[in-house]
Amino acid sequence: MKIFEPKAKHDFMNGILQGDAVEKSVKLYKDAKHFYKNVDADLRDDTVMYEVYLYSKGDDKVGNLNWGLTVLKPVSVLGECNMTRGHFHKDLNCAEFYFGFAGKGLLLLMDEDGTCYSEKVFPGSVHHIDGRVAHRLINIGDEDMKVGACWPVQSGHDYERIEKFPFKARIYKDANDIKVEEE
Ligand SMILES: O=P(O)(O)OC[C@H]1O[C@](O)(CO)[C@@H](O)[C@@H]1O
Repeated sequence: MKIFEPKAKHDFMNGILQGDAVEKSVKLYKDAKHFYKNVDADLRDDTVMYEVYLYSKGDDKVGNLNWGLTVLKPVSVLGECNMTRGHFHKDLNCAEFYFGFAGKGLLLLMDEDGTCYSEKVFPGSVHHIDGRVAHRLINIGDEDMKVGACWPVQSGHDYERIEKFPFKARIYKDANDIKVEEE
């Protein structure tokens, strides 16, 4: 019997997801401006907002899984906390798990009737996301927020739906406090 090295390695508490099978993507401010209520003219377009590391089976065979890591930088946009774009799944039967590894933040959730709620994310937190619920990560801390995820390859990302039907809550931060703004 041959014994192989794993195709990906995830240093849960301190590191990132690495290996030949891992794809990395980077979201820069220039591609994230429209997530925020206001545009910050002083924030450089090439500011890294978040990185996503993906270990995928690479084909869309039903039942296969993705493993991912999102690293959200501790940036704010005129006081609004940094966040992922957020999305519904295209296949509403596909749920997802998130796992907090580092930093602190919120998992913003929105169900199909537009009701928003959130769960605190911190090292060790575990979050089940129903397939019909839109989800977005928000960094409310002062360090990188690292969150792992596991979801079916056939989930898809429905960005069009979230753009037509956006999250109704925004999170702001000042020196002492987190503020929730709801529509
Ligand atoms: O695609 P978005 O909404 O920017 O968010 C990236 C997120 O999507 C996922 O790839 C899958 O839900 C997560 O790993 C990551 O947090």
